[in-house]
Amino acid sequence: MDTTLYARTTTLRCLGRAFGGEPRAGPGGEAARPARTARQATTLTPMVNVGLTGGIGSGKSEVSRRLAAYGAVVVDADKIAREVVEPGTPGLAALVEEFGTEVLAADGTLDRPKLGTVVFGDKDKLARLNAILHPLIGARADALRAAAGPEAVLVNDVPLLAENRLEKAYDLVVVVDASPETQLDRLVRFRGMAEADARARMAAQATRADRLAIADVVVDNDGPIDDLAPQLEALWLRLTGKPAPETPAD
Ligand SMILES: CC(C)(COP(=O)(O)OP(=O)(O)OC[C@H]1O[C@@H](n2cnc3c(N)ncnc32)[C@H](O)[C@@H]1O)[C@@H](O)C(=O)NCCC(=O)NCCS
Ligand SMILES: Nc1ncnc2c1ncn2[C@@H]1O[C@H](COP(=O)(O)OP(=O)(O)OP(=O)(O)O)[C@@H](O)[C@H]1O
Repeated sequence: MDTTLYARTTTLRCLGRAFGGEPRAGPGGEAARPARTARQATTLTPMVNVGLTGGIGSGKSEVSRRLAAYGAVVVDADKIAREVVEPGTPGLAALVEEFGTEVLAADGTLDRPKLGTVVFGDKDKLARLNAILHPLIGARADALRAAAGPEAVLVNDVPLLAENRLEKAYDLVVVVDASPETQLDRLVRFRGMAEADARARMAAQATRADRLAIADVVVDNDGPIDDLAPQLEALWLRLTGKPAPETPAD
């Protein structure tokens, strides 16, 4: 497989690597990818490495799920963030060392709501949490990306892509956009989050404008969920040159 992209990495951060000043590639043919040999060009469909982001509750998981149904390989930072703190992991041990045993539930697993209450609303603690987990998440994500194969449409679901300035690590940045009012409404109504908690998490993230500023493609998910399908079909066509397969999610 083409490992050139990985070989030229510099800083490892959450679910992505920052590429020192490299121009981004475009799956529509814009020439920023490292040149391929003639043999590669005729025998391989190049991997497309998409960074998918959006504010909390914007609909990233819904979009990733639909792209996975089309055939994308999804690398999900939130899922990895759970794996690296499973019982017995160095990640969980590091969290206990930093935040104490009070962030553990009675069964020895991480008490996620408790840790959320501790870190969202306290910048220093959040920075310490990020410093512990992001390198672990980044390493695991790299391994999954490397295993995806040279022809994959790789979709990296990275909530903190804008916050960590990771846009150069991807061929295409897709931002799932919803207004702060819509985010809040979804978090409170569908996730059962207390309004203050939801606001604290939103305040710990980049602004809507910050995210839109790095978007190559904006998926508007402020409206009804049925509006997603035509946008994702157009995105799939742009990524692969092929129509999206029909799926039950559409
Ligand atoms: C604090 C934790 C334990 C709370 O767990 P909880 O199950 O309540 O939330 P979950 O992990 O499902 O995250 C939900 C959403 O919260 C937001 N969020 C999570 N971590 C962060 C963070 N460090 N900064 C800002 N927003 C965050 C994201 O939008 C994410 O999609 C958890 O969020 C965590 O471990 N965060 C640190 C790891 C991280 O940065 N993950 C984001 C992907 S890199
Ligand atoms: N267009 C929509 N209309 C109504 N509900 C929606 C829409 N899009 C997503 N939802 C719902 O809103 C909630 C948040 O969506 P989702 O989990 O996909 O967001 P997310 O960006 O992945 O959130 P997080 O950052 O917490 O991981 C879910 O319950 C989802 O089913």
